[in-house]
Amino acid sequence: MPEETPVLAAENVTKHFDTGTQTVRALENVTLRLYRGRIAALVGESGSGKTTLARLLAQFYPVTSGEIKLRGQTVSRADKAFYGEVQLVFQDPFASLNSLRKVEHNVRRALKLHGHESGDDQVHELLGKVNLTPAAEFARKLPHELSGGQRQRVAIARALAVRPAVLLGDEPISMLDVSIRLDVLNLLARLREEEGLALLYITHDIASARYLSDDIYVMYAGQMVEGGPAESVIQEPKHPYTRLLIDSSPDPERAGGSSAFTATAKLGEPPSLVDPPPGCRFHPRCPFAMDKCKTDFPPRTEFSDGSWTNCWLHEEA
Ligand SMILES: Nc1ncnc2c1ncn2[C@@H]1O[C@H](COP(=O)(O)OP(=O)(O)OP(=O)(O)O)[C@@H](O)[C@H]1O
Repeated sequence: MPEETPVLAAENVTKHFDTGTQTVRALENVTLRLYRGRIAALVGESGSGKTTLARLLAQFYPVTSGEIKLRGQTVSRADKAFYGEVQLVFQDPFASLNSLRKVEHNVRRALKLHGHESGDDQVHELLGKVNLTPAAEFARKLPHELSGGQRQRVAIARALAVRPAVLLGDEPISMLDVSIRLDVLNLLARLREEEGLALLYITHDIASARYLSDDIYVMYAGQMVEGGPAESVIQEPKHPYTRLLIDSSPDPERAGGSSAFTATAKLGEPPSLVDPPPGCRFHPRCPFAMDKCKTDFPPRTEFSDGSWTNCWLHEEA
């Protein structure tokens, strides 16, 4: 990952939710950095804390400890200027659109709110950027008159209207038809190039993370366990959980048959975050678990291919 200052970063962030009767330990000391013109994928099973991390990055709620930094400066609260830089794209495009108003109204409102020119030309240009053409025709439609993929494109156009530096995509294709998922991923890849956006792509599908991203972060039960350049992480996973994710993924390119998980490569149940396993939270499911895995979270080990892991198997001598 580059030396430059990240556009947006979570530095050593912990998030505990107090529900009144119990504490949910959703994230522990997690670091993730987003750079201009790069796509980082955040992968992990349901409940691993991906959405929580995205919401912290977007300042939806405060961190328990640690810091969110925008261009190196700690942010403690979201204001209009922050949302002028950081935009979220949700799984369900309806979540960010006013379904009673036409596409053009939805896009224009975002332009206006952030003080940008908001004429038909600007609206149509944005729709063109997300391949909704003829733009004038799409502009006059209501969200429910569009397909899921077209709706997600409108949500992306709306986010772009703000001219953000960062786009946080929380499972942006998982509700879409399989046949059009690739189109939306390709659109995100193009926006990274053309707009120099820093992009976070959240997914439980490691194959799509490989397809789209420059960097991959792997999270398990609220702990970041591995990260690095996408090809290093996929070709040579260092953490047993990453290996499990890869083995469980229906990726036709992958040659199977090599790991300790192959016979029973299935994901199983993630642990409770109210009373999580001590040490490395993956240890109850890890075929290589040692005594110290049950008591201490491992330090970070870095590799020459640019990747790193927190795993006692790789503890530096
Ligand atoms: N507001 C909240 N109050 C209490 N617990 C919460 C809250 N938000 C999230 N959690 C808990 O934090 C944990 C992580 O949830 P999160 O939604 O971040 O996971 P995820 O990896 O995004 O999963 P999914 O893929 O299912 O969205 C879960 O155990 C969840 O129940």
